[in-house]
Amino acid sequence: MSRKKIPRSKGASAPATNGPRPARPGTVRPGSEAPPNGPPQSGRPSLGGGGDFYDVAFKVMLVGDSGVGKTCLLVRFKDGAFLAGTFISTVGIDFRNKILDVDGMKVKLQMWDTAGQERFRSVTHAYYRDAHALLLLYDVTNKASFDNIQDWLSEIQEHAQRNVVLMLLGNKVDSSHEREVKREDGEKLAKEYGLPFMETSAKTGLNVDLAFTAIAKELKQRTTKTPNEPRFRLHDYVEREGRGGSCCRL
Ligand SMILES: Nc1nc2c(ncn2[C@@H]2O[C@H](COP(=O)(O)OP(=O)(O)OP(=O)(O)O)[C@@H](O)[C@H]2O)c(=O)[nH]1
Ligand SMILES: [Mg+2]
Repeated sequence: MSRKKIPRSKGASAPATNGPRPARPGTVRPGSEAPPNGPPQSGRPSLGGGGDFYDVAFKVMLVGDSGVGKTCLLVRFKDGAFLAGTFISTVGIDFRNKILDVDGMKVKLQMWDTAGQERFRSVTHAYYRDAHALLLLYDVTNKASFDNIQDWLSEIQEHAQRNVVLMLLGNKVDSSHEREVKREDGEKLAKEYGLPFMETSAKTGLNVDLAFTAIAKELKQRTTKTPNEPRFRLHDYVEREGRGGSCCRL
């Protein structure tokens, strides 16, 4: 399958849009404590009383067309809620943190919610290089968002780290009557690019925790694996756990 290049859009740079924020102890913000292209950060105890204790932190970025459900997926994972009703498109970039217990280790995920709209593309470009993992979403009820995945992959190839952990997600599977992209088509595309793949629903919570947990496990293992520890296999894990339709835990 050919990979189309999409032209770079012109616009403001990311850090200017986001603006500097005061750093809380135990938290990391891009461009300051977070070294560009750097390794995952080791954790520090919080002095701010926010309970923000962690052993290691990683940056996870959500990308995909506008309206595929990136913000909803993140809110579902972070707060266990679904943002129904009026669609409020993300402007620039937003972030949320969540600390997971992964095999006895506190793993902090700094999750970057990007704007899918084309006009913000140059903003998100600036963040790719710091991402340890990318969740690439399409909407199973919107064929165009699936067709655009190859363009997103070209972007990722151009801007992200070579060893970035990447997972493909087909969201909104709860809307079965409106489905335009078959599960098999998602699987086929993922296989073609060697990506782990799952279908999700931010509305019901299907596979949402699983997607983030799988990413956290993979990143944690890359950092802390001891020689005797069995290797975590992201593809196998996602395939095994995703088939069962993992729902709304954590
Ligand atoms: N049925 C259903 N609707 C969803 C799901 N996820 C998101 N939506 C709806 O889809 C619309 C867009 O969701 P968002 O999460 O804001 O989309 P986004 O990808 O963040 O869009 P941008 O911020 O513009 O990039 C909203 O109206 C949501 O309620 C889902 O899993 N199922
Ligand atoms: Mg959004």
